[in-house]
Parts: sequence; C-alpha cells; structure tokens
Amino acid sequence: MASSQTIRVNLAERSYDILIGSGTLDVFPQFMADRNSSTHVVIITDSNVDDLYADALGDSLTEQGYEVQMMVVDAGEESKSADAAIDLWETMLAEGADRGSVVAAVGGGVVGDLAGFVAATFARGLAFVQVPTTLLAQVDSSVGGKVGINLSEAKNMVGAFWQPMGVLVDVNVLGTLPAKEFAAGMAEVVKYGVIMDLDFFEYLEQNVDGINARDPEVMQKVVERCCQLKAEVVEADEREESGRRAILNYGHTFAHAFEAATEYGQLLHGEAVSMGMVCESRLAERIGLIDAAATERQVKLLEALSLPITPPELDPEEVYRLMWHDKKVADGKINFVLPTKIGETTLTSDVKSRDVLAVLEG
Ligand SMILES: NC(=O)c1ccc[n+]([C@@H]2O[C@H](COP(=O)([O-])OP(=O)(O)OC[C@H]3O[C@@H](n4cnc5c(N)ncnc54)[C@H](O)[C@@H]3O)[C@@H](O)[C@H]2O)c1
Ligand SMILES: O=C(O)C(=O)C[C@@H](O)[C@H](O)[C@H](O)COP(=O)(O)O
Ligand SMILES: [Zn+2]
Repeated sequence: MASSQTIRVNLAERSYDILIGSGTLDVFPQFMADRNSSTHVVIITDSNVDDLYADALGDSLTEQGYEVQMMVVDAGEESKSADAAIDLWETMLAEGADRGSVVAAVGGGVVGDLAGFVAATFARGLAFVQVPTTLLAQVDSSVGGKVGINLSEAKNMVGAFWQPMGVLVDVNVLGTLPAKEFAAGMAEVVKYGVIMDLDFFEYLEQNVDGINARDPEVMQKVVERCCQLKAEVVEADEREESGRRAILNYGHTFAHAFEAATEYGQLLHGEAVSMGMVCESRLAERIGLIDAAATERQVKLLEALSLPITPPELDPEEVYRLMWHDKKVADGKINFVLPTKIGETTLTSDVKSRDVLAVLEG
C-alpha cells in the first residue's frame, strides 16, 4: 500500500476512521480484524462491482479464515428499494447471518445506503464497514451514517442513522469508473466548496484538468478534503438536528424531486445534484441572497466537469409537489439551503412558491 491518510470521525462511542490511500484494498482483512472479532462477514455489493473488486475482497477474507456470505444486488438506483432490502434480510437469515455477523458494503452509494440500512435493521442492528468504490461514495455517502431506501415519491424516505465501524477508501478504484459516474461524484465535491470552503472551490477551479484526467495526487487531495469537511459537519450535528448538517443538502431539495419525478431511472444522483445546486443558487438570487456572478461561477465549474446543469422537461407544479416530501419540511414549510456567497450558506423557509416555480420554469 502506498501512502495513506486517516481521518477520524469523532462521535463518542460511535467514532471511526476513514482510511484513504492508493492500494488500501490490500489491507481489507486487517482493517476488518482491527475493528471486530467476528469471523462471519456478509459482503453486499452490486452486479458491476462484484467481479471488479468484491469477489477478490471476499477471497482475501476467506484466506484469513473468515466465513464470507456474498450478496449481489442489481446495479443502479432501483436497488435502493424495500424489495431489495427484504431479499437481503431473507437471504441473510437463510444463510446463517446472526447478531455477530458484520456487513461490508462494497460499492457505490446505492450499495452503501442499502447495505447500511440492512445492517441497521437485521437482528436490530449489525456492525458494518463501508468500502466505497465510486467517487460519490468516497467523498460523501460512505461517511456520516445516513442509510436508507427510496419510496416511489420520496428519496431516502425510510432509513436510519447508523454509523459504520470504519471506511476503507482506495482511490485506485476510480480508474474503472465510467466517465458519467465520475462526473456525478464531482457534483457532491463542488457542493462542499460552495457550502463551506471557498479555498477548496478555487482549488477545484484551478485543477479541472487534473480532476478530469483523474490525476491520483489531485484525487487523493480531493477525497481527503471532502471527507475532512463531512467529518466536521457530522461531528457537529450527527442526526441533522441543529441545522448544521442540513448544509450537506445544498441542491438536494430540487435534486430529490427531479429524481422522484423521473422515477429514479433517468438521472444519476450527482447529475440531479448539479442541476439542483444551480436551481437553488438561482432561487437565492431571486430572493436577494446572492449575486448572479456566484451562480455563474458554479455553472462554469460544473460544466467544465462535464456535469448537466439544466433539468429535463418536467411539470414544474409536479416537481414542486414532490418537494413537499423533503425531510427538511417542518411546520408546514420547506426549508431550503441557499448559498449567500461561495463558501457560505443559510437555511431559510422564507421562500415563496412563485419563486420556486419561476426557477423551475427556467
Ligand atoms: N448516505 C449518504 O450520505 C449519501 C450521500 C450522497 C449520495 N447518496 C446516495 O448514493 C447513491 C448514488 O451513489 P453512486 O453515485 O455511487 O451510484 P451507484 O452506487 O449506483 O454507483 C454508480 C455505478 O457505478 C458502478 N461502480 C461502482 N464502483 C465502480 C468502479 N470502481 N468501477 C466501475 N463501476 C463502478 C456501479 O455498479 C453503478 O453502476 C444515491 O442513491 C444517493 O442518494 C447517499
Ligand atoms: O450526509 C448528509 O447529511 C447529506 O445530506 C449528504 C447528501 O449528499 C445525500 O444525498 C443524503 O443522502 C441526502 O440526505 P436526505 O436526508 O436529504 O435524504
Ligand atoms: Zn447527495
């Protein structure tokens, strides 16, 4: 294993490390042994990641004397469903998983959210680790403990806060990621810059070529910075109670409605977030919170990273209706995370429906 860095997520007895480096998959058995004494590991992965990485990780555990149960779901957002969770629970039971088993999520955000949800609920809760294999999962979904599944009208509507025992990030796996998936991960990366780190946003602007070429040194820095920022936010507000964690939802009020309106089949989550951030920045402009130049700066960076910024043709009223399923709705109002400048956001419910509809109408 080449150089690596460890970022600690401090959450009292739920604290854990994120190990980030090149070639870290080689230490998977040791990583597991250091965190739990169980010898029964349930690996949950998807139909693409199975052959690419999960099988080999399973073999490396078997060689060390572990009993491994391998479970493969169909690749794609459709697997973040109640049906998929039921299949996993039933199979785990049939094949001997018990309270002492450990779940390892090996894959992107879909696998991480689904496997984490199954871990949180099977036998009232199993220990689990995250081995994120997409950029999006490495910079965002594997950290912070939000796990869950979708309902047809509401993204991530059924779930839990269930922290992993550890997160093992190998940036080498980004090499096999399709271009569209890599770009989708960059949307969440840009999000961190807009919500809380102007210097990081500028670093991204200055390193677009290195990012698009997936330069290992640049990508190691990008993943590390995002994980540091997410760890800080999660440590401050683990269960999204004080409002601090809500900043990670920038772009998501619109994004989740776009995903539900297109039945989770047309847009990647990161693509929807890219469109959602532009919409929410335009909404902030309309109510006088930010200047147009700051939105254009986001548009320019997102486009340079090959991300879409214009939502598909959808009925604005229907998208607005779906926004009411957002988990930030409280006291009959939608709370929006809106940028006030690059590097700063505010949480506000003081938004008129006509402004939201005007943004959706374009
Ligand atoms: N829990 C959280 O905090 C959080 C944060 C952000 C996003 N999410 C969720 O994450 C999901 C999106 O995750 P995603 O973008 O990783 O999508 P994904 O899990 O569907 O993975 C994208 C695609 O890449 C493939 N893949 C994965 N790793 C690969 C690799 N190394 N090489 C080649 N192909 C690979 C997968 O099989 C899949 O086809 C959404 O459901 C979103 O809601 C959750
Ligand atoms: O970790 C968080 O908190 C986030 O909001 C990160 C988001 O990128 C992610 O998409 C999350 O799953 C959205 O959460 P939700 O509570 O709006 O479903
Ligand atoms: Zn997201």
